[in-house]
Amino acid sequence: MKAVLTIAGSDSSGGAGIQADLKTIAAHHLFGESVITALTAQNTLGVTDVLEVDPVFVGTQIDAVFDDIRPDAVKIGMVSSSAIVGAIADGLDRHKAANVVVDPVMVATSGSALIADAAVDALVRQLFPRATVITPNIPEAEVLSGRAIASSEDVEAAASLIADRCVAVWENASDFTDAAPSVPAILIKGGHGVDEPDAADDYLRMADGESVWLRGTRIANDNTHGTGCSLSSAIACGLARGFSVDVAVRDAKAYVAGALAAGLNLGRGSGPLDHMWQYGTPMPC
Ligand SMILES: Nc1ncnc2c1ncn2[C@@H]1O[C@H](COP(=O)(O)OP(=O)(O)O)[C@@H](O)[C@H]1O
Ligand SMILES: Cc1ncc(COP(=O)(O)O)c(N)n1
Repeated sequence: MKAVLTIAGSDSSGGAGIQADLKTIAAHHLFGESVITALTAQNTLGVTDVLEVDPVFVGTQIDAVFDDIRPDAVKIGMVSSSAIVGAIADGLDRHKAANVVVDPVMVATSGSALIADAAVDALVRQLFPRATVITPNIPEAEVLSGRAIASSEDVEAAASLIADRCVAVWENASDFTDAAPSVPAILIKGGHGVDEPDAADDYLRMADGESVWLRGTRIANDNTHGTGCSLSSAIACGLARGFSVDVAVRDAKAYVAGALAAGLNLGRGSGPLDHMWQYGTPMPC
């Protein structure tokens, strides 16, 4: 069985973060492993508190995982500080990790900030060059590109600007001693609607600059807590199975659409997905 590692924050309510990732990986019948970067006291209404894990201990967890059940793909989610970004980058290099998906988590669906401003720059400098795919949503793509997004043309321009920023990082970098890092594939998630309210279209810019719109129909379900976490984990599952980026992303999008369409409705805020939707209806009460 292939193994997939998630490096992310814990969501006590079970809908996002580490918990969503492990459920997604299990739903793909792959073996899930976890390195926890932070604990959040969180539910569908918001995040009440965050307790960061010591960066050194993040590195120790990475070593424990890679030294035994080596993951075939890695998904990186909530990374709240520059020091933890650095610990993860070092860990990935130490173990020559491949198939890395970075979800640049900045704000929870509920609106709570999950990353320090200074850590965004560290994410771009240290994790993007080590990634196969990055998966910003629209607000995250606006921060990363420095450009407001109000249309599909803006999405396409933002993807190019993010790619340019990655190239600039590489040209100025002194900390890459191994193989030259490349620009990752960039998936900008349009789940919150760009210029077509009934669509859930995502834009994929491949590492070679080729791009494609992945069309989706907007599912009428406001319970979207953890959609981004589940999508990036599902992409990592596809990469672990040896799929191309294009196929892994398309499969992952279909998985999340099914989990939304299942219509789970838990909690008083934006609730979680039904990760096990492919396995039939929930057990009767
Ligand atoms: N209502 C929806 N209907 C169909 N797909 C959706 C819907 N909301 C989000 N998605 C899809 O879920 C994935 C995650 O997107 P998004 O919710 O924007 O991420 P995030 O949780 O990071 O904000 C994307 O593939 C997006 O197209
Ligand atoms: C620990 C943790 N990680 C990530 C998210 C973002 O999830 P989403 O944007 O899908 O609500 C979250 N709410 N909590």
